[in-house]
Amino acid sequence: MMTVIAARELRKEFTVRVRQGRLRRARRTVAAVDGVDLAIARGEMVGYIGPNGAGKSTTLKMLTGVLTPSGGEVSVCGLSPVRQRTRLARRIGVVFGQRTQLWWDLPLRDSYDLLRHIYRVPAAEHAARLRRCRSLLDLDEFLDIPVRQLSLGQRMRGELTAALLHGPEVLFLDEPTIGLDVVSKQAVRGFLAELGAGGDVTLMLTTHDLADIEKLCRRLLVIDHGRVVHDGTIEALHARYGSRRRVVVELEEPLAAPPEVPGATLVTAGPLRLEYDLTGATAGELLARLAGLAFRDLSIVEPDIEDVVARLYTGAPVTDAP
Ligand SMILES: Nc1ncnc2c1ncn2[C@@H]1O[C@H](COP(=O)(O)OP(=O)(O)OP(=O)(O)O)[C@@H](O)[C@H]1O
Repeated sequence: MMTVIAARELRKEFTVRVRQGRLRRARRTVAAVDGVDLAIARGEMVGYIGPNGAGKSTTLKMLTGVLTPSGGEVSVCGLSPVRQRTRLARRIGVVFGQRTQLWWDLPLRDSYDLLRHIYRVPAAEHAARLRRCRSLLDLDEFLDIPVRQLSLGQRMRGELTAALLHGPEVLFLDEPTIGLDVVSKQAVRGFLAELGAGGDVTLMLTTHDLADIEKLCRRLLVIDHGRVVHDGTIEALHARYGSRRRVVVELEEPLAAPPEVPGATLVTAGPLRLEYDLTGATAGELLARLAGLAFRDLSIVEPDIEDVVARLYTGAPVTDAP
């Protein structure tokens, strides 16, 4: 396993001035990133999530050499992001939703030409990558329009392309789908999934849209108050928070008493609707128990990652594990 993104005890403190009374202002130090350890291997796709102000963007800025850490160690592609920022820039791609690396008054096509010269990419390589982006991200209809006239979704597709034309090994994305409509979100996710499938590009992305994570990331890092509070798969998060699959049964006629099923907890018992949480039994075992009933409809509801993450953010207690 080759580690391409590594951090140990990474910290960033900001000094902020807080108003105290009418005239006095006190200085206070806040730790935006408060001791983060990271080890991300080549080819991994990692989601970096957390509530507003958790420290996600600050972490990405330190990994990309935009901000100098206040403490700890960090290396990306074996380089020190701040000291070796120019060398690192050739090896990574960065998309920060709020900032642009495109020239506002130029069409995308010209920006891409300039980027080719800046990064000194061989013409054939550049052309091949651009061709692929054009087809996967449907760029052709707006390739010749000045960037400032593009819609957000079009610009985001243009930004992704710009970040990739020099063939980076690592891609950092800060909110790549923010503000996009459903179709553009799907285009961007599909593109990133395809990019990750090759196994060569390492991808780290922040998002508030958990569907991004579910579609793209095997691994999830959750940060809160500058510290990593979960590092693992989505399944591990569900297991940790005791979220369960639920079986919903719609009945043809009311029952005298809903059946008790070992390994399943009855959470709703309406006259025509039963809901069981699977605490030990499998869905198949539950259905075998209910086989004699006349039911109209039946569905299995997967645990909702939004719920789990909301509980994680609010520090709500973990439900009793099965
Ligand atoms: N330049 C700065 N000066 C002072 N405080 C800052 C600065 N940049 C960030 N902070 C503070 O650091 C903390 C972390 O901010 P950061 O932008 O990393 O959060 P985030 O997880 O990316 O949040 P969001 O989801 O809202 O984008 C916040 O409390 C923020 O107010």
